[in-house]
Formats: sequence, C-alpha cells, structure tokens
Amino acid sequence: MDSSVIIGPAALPALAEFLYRPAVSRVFVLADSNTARLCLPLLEPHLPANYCLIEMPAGEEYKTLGSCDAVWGQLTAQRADRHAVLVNLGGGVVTDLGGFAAALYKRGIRFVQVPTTLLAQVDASVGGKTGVDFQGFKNQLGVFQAPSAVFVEPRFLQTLDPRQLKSGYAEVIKHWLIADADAFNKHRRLGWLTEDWTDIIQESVALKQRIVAQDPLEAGPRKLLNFGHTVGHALESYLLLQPGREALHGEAVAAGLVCESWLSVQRGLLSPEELDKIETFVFSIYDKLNFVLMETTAIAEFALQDKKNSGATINCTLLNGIGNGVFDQSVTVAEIAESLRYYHRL
Ligand SMILES: NC(=O)c1ccc[n+]([C@@H]2O[C@H](COP(=O)([O-])OP(=O)(O)OC[C@H]3O[C@@H](n4cnc5c(N)ncnc54)[C@H](O)[C@@H]3O)[C@@H](O)[C@H]2O)c1
Ligand SMILES: O=C(O)C(=O)C[C@@H](O)[C@H](O)[C@H](O)COP(=O)(O)O
Ligand SMILES: [Zn+2]
Repeated sequence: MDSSVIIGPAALPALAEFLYRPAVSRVFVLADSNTARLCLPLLEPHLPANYCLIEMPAGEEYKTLGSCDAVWGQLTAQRADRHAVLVNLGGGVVTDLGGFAAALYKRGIRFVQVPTTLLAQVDASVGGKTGVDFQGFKNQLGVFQAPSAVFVEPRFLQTLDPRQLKSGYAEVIKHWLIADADAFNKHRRLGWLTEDWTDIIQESVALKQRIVAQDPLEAGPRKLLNFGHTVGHALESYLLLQPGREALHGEAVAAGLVCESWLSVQRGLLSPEELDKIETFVFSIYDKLNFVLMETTAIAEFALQDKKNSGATINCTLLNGIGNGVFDQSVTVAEIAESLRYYHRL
C-alpha cells in the first residue's frame, strides 16, 4: 500500500520523469476550479504538451459520485486506455475523488497525487484511502488503492488562505497526539504558524507512513489515524447538510480532538491536566464550532455510520496519555453527545 513520497524542490522534476516514460500512454490532470487557476501554472512545465485537463468544481459538496461520473465521462470521451495516468492536483477532495475515479476506470489506471493544501500534503495524499461522500456520510464509498507516487511541493501553499492552512494543521496535531508527545509539547509552545512547512510535512508524512505500513487496510493500528474523526466526521456530516453552516474537515477534526480527549479522561486514560493542554492549544488556533445543545444527539447519531464500528458498537480511538493513541474503545451515542455538550460549554 505504501508509495514513494517525494517532498520539496525535487518533487515536480521527479513527477516529470515518471510521466515521460514510454509506459505512459496519456496524461490526464484532475484539478478543481481553484487549483486549475492557482496551481496548474507551477505544475505545467513538468507535464507533457499533450496532457488533458479535467476540471471539477471546488468544495466538499462536490466529493460525490456525480463528479466521478463527469471524470469517467471525460476519460471515456478521450479514449483513455489502461496505460493512462491521472495526476490529481488539489486538496483532499481532489486526491480522494481522483484516486477513487482512477481505481475504478477500466478496473484501474495508475494515478499520482500532487497535493496542494496543507491537509492533503500531511495526510490525505498518503496511505491509499480514496473515496467520495454518499447520502450525507463521509467517505461512505471508497477503496484502498495506493497512488503510484506522491509529489509534494510546499510552494503550492503560498496561495492557500489561512483558514485552509489551519484546517490542515488539525491533522498534524492529531498525528502528534497519537504518536509524538515531544513534538506536541514543542509546537504548543511555539504556536502554529510557520514560514516554512517543509519539516512539519516531512515529519507528519513519515509518522503516517509508519502507521500505514503496519496496517494498510485499517484492521488494527491504522485506526489510530482516525483519532478525532468519530466525533469530527459526525459534526462535519451534520453541518454539511445545512447550507451556510458547513465546517472544513480539519475544523471538525479539531473539535473531535477535544471531544475524544474528554472521552479519554472519562475512561481514566488521560489526565485532566493533559486535556487542559490539548484544549488550550486547540482553542488558540480554532474558533468553536457553532451548534446548540438540542442538536447534540442528532450529531452524535452520525457516528453510528463510522467505518470503525462493529455492528452497533461504536469503536473510537482515544488517548492513553498524550502521544499514545489506543484504538477500539467502545463508546455510546449518549457519551458522544455528552462530549459535545462538554465542548459546547467550554
Ligand atoms: N484520504 C485520506 O487519508 C484523507 C485524510 C484527510 C482528509 N481527507 C479528506 O480530504 C478532504 C479535505 O481536504 P482539503 O482540506 O484539502 O480540502 P479541499 O480539497 O476542498 O481544498 C480546500 C480548498 O482549497 C482550495 N485549494 C487547494 N489548493 C489550493 C492552493 N494551493 N491555493 C489556493 N487554494 C487551494 C480548493 O480549491 C478548496 O477550495 C476531506 O474530504 C477529507 O475527508 C482524506
Ligand atoms: O488515513 C487514515 O487512515 C485516516 O483515517 C486519515 C483521516 O485523517 C482521513 O480523514 C480519512 O479520510 C478518514 O477516513 P474514514 O475511513 O474515517 O472515512
Ligand atoms: Zn481527516
């Protein structure tokens, strides 16, 4: 499942080397309306002249089978064969959807990820989870399919707005909380903003790759990477259904980190002092998500569709101390709703 990940100035030249091989019949680039405008100019010198651009609208609401249908339609119209390569240029929406579309077209063509958001550079482009949302549930349809390679150019982040940078940083905090207490403590003192993201990207990718290598199909330890997501996805899905209230994936995950850390305290796994450190850091970066107490059960019920569940049991990843995630901790809808009420009161 692991693919090579090339980070830094060598990334785009390495992509060109990959694409110019005779084994590649045709190059297709999938971009959204923003990355086609803002990121394609940096990529274009590294593409063959006859590449074909497939553009989709930007945003989570387009991470659907309908958008896949449009991608498959264009590949078919252009008579893309099995030796074609799809280059996914964008954030996690484009890399998840493009990977899924490539994995199904003619039973699978190769794809490479060129992530352009912090979130996709530290997390979404790595590890082979691909998919789309369905009937309001996050990533309900998907496959595990590794890209041929991942090419990470941090210069793409220069056009990204601070809200999106913060969203990606939530996945970085998640990585530290499950597996690197020293980095968490160092960065909570330094603050979140930095001029150069390269080191943080390299360290986060290495941490994620270590976990994915142990358990590519998420039968066990990979569930650690889902910390913050039982509650985070519930919040994201609930708010996505209500136009004007949407939260970015990382914003919902940041709230999920707080709620699931609180659940860890209730289980006696995390100390109240550690919870306080996590909350202080999270709220130094993110505004609180907006929901009312009456909504907490309806939000929590979304966790009944979480992919880590077995039957009616909701299996959550919790923290056994900062830097030490533990998976398969069963929680109830009522406990999740209580964690949301705790978050709401903060
Ligand atoms: N597969 C995985 O392991 C994994 C991991 C984490 C998240 N995800 C998924 O990733 C998605 C979120 O990804 P995201 O936060 O990148 O969102 P996104 O793909 O929607 O990108 C965010 C916004 O930034 C714009 N954009 C992208 N790059 C830009 C750039 N360089 N400059 C200016 N604008 C740019 C996009 O057009 C979009 O409007 C969610 O669907 C989530 O479920 C997947
Ligand atoms: O790579 C993983 O494994 C993750 O869980 C990373 C998450 O940050 C990511 O949001 C992922 O898409 C969630 O997957 P899902 O299986 O909960 O849909
Ligand atoms: Zn995530």
